[in-house]
Amino acid sequence: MSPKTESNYRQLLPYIRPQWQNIVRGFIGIVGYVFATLALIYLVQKLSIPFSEGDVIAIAQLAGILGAIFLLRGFFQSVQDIYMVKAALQVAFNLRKRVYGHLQRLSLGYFETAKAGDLSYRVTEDVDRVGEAVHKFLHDFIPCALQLIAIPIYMVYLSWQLTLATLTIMPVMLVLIAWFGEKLQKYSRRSQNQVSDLSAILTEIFSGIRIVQAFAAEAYEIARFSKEAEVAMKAKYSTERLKAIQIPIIGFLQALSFLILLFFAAWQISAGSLTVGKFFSYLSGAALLIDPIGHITSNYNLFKEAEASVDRVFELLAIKPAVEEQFDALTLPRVSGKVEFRQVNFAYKPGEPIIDNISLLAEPGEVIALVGSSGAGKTTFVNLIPRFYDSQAGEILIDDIKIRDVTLNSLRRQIGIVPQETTMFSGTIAQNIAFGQSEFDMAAVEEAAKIANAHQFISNLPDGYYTVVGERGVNLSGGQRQRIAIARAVLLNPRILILDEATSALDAESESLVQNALERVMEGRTVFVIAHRLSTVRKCDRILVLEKGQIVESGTHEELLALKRRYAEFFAKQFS
Ligand SMILES: Nc1ncnc2c1ncn2[C@@H]1O[C@H](COP(=O)(O)OP(=O)(O)OP(=O)(O)O)[C@@H](O)[C@H]1O
Repeated sequence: MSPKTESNYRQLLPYIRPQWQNIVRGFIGIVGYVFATLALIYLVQKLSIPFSEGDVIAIAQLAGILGAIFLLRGFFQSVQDIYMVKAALQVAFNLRKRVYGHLQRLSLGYFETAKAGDLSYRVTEDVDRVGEAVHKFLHDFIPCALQLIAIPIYMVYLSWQLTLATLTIMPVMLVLIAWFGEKLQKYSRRSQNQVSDLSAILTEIFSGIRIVQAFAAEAYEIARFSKEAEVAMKAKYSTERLKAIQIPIIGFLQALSFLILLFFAAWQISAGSLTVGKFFSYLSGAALLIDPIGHITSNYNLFKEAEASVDRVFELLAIKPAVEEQFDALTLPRVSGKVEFRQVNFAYKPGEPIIDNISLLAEPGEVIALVGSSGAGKTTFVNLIPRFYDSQAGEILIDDIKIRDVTLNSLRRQIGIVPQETTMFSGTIAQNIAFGQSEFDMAAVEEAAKIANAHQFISNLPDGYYTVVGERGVNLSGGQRQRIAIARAVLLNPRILILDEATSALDAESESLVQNALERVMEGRTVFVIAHRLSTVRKCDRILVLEKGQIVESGTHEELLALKRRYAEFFAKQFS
């Protein structure tokens, strides 16, 4: 995945900033929490006096105040929890929406090389990890850091000598934490990439499960998956093993500072320069530090691990769509359907032209068939019209307007596409016909289905138009799916229609229903059809024979047959 972006959390700021209100509220909770904590330490020191004097009433009073402060501390903790989690979840939500929106805008060419599983992993898991890191930062890291500042200040106030003794180990600890963090980041990136590769394999296999089973390749696929899963496990194991080594080392250093503290305090008390009360208060402060230190260490690890996810998400956001709308793009008005290619050139890779200087004028309502051997460039040719790709030279015009000058939305809404293989999205049949419209007129959907010869079979389904179809429309036959695709195009009522005739054979009845529906939908529209059927080419106004990206012959079926050249050859091979 390219391109590589700068690796840091600063890129998250535009997502965090709008949450300032929640963060400020959470921060008030944090400050309250820290002050309540300091008050607790202070009161513990006070407690030592009535204890030493056996003053039960004073002890009871202080205990009462302690209880009240505990309650208050709990309240502030809840405030902090609620607002910080709200802010973090909102950040993740907005980031996810942005990434998904960005993906939708990327050009078709990008998706032909990207792995679907990897993309979905980035939108789901990686964004979750980023959200978790933001949550930990706001909710854990900030209060712990504040405690780590406030409590030692108080400890210095109590006894700077003791504090100095306790903190001797600190630099070693910090260096170690940073070292482990760097390593963790590296391991985590490897592990995330590996899991995302696994998810890519899964998506690929589940969408191609028919082929896997048809080729009895289950054992092969299981072995391939296990191998990848093992690499993922090992990558994760490296991360966890590192953490397992780090935790006891840091724990030992903590214990060591505690021992130094005890030893130093005993010496000071015996020398008379420290009171037992002060020592207890100091000790409670030191005890209160253990928790934040632990949290900061684990947070730091988490931040380093999540940095890999931040990178993976922002890498995606940095990819620019190959086909971009001009900033001052016009809305294409309702067109009559005149399509013109002016010396159009296109190549997927530089130096390998697929469309080679093609010029063509299609009049409104003209039906044009594209024929040619596999790889001749037929699909590429039609993909240029809705700007799935942009030509490198030349212009395509619709009703004399350059398609580069108009918005993609207004262009594509006037071009209907009936592909070879119809994708069904999860939802009802009606939603599938009115695809892309959140509100639609049921009568219009039915009308479209009637034109597409689909009304009959839809009415026979248990819930009619409200029958839910699977995400890949598994419960519909090939011919039925094609007719749904035709109904989809009819409902759009486009002036221009692109048709990629299915090569797969349908049974005779289904075939004639599809054919009949196509004829109806082609009527009165400018049609480009990648033709595989004799009945289609016969009826077309013009047939273009494509070869190596060039139009080598053009004319009606009869004219081209009479030429006895490429088309006649092709016809003999393909249709006879
Ligand atoms: N996304 C792509 N990236 C790189 N090369 C591509 C891409 N799509 C198609 N090609 C190549 O461009 C050439 C033309 O492909 P195209 O699909 O346009 O041909 P076609 O005439 O529609 O073939 P078919 O009848 O087999 O579908 C082929 O050599 C193909 O390998």
